[in-house]
Amino acid sequence: MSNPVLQVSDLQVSYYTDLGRAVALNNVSFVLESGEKLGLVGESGSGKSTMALAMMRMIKPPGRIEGGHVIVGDTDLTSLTDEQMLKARLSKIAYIPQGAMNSLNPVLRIGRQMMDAVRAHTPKESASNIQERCIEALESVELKPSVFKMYAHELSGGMKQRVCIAIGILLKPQVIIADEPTSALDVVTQRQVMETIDRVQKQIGAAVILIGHDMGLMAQFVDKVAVMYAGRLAEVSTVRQMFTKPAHPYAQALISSLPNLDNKGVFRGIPGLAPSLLRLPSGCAFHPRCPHAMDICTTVRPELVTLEDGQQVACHLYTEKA
Ligand SMILES: Nc1ncnc2c1ncn2[C@@H]1O[C@H](COP(=O)(O)OP(=O)(O)OP(=O)(O)O)[C@@H](O)[C@H]1O
Repeated sequence: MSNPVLQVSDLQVSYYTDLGRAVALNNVSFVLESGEKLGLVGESGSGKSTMALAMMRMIKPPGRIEGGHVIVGDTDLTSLTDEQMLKARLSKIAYIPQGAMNSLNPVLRIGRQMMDAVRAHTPKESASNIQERCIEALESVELKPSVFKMYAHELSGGMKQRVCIAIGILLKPQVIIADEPTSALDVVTQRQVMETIDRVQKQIGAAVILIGHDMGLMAQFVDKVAVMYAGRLAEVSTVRQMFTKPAHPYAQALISSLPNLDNKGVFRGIPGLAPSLLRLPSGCAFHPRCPHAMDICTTVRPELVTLEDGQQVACHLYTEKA
């Protein structure tokens, strides 16, 4: 990696529930270069949102970050005080949460909400400067300056989502995390929102992490895909590798369950159920569902290794070849 803008290492998060400890993120490490786009996929409950929240240091009880580092540029976010972290959010790393468009305040004008976000970071900047910045951000997501004076209910879903993106890029962060930014939008609007993220990402040179389930959208938008399973990374590959030769049996099952015209009408799922984080299978968490499981898979947890072609995979099928 020549210019990593984001280095996540050994990130670990647990939720302490009445039923016991659920390790939702288990020693996750990866690196992103400036301008790179990573898609984070995996079944519901595999830990995608937990990863985003942990990177933002926004995990709430009963969750707890138990270890690891998140380094953006040369700042280790995990070593910042709470106050410093408040400043780092939006200016170094921005998060567009699931359903962001519904989190806009209905009783405040869009402009006021945007200005408040900037003011928290640059309290001495003049109001006219901040306003100019907000309007620029609106224009960069192709919204008219008049949106500044509007309320959320006056905007369509796609427009609200673009407002959230505009807020996310106000302070030109180096990393943008977008958690399912297009769910609940129709396909035309989805495309516009993704194109908007793509354009602003290029403008400010930020790295992007796109969380989602839609592999089609991923194929079009991201450079690399990371597949999560039970709180761990199972595979990190380029989009081309992921779609042409997925390495991990779980990634293979995910890709072969995608519909295509050859298997029209046949719904192919992944056999078995995702495991409960409270009672993870020993060894590789995927082994009970894996068609290639070997003895070692039931006892030894595979580490993520890098194959010759750069694909990273956590699977014993490859350990001898790596
Ligand atoms: N507040 C909480 N209390 C207890 N457990 C939680 C809590 N939030 C998340 N978890 C656990 O952490 C796991 C990961 O959740 P997370 O929301 O990160 O998954 P996800 O992959 O983002 O799912 P989805 O695709 O449905 O958004 C879940 O299986 C759940 O058991």
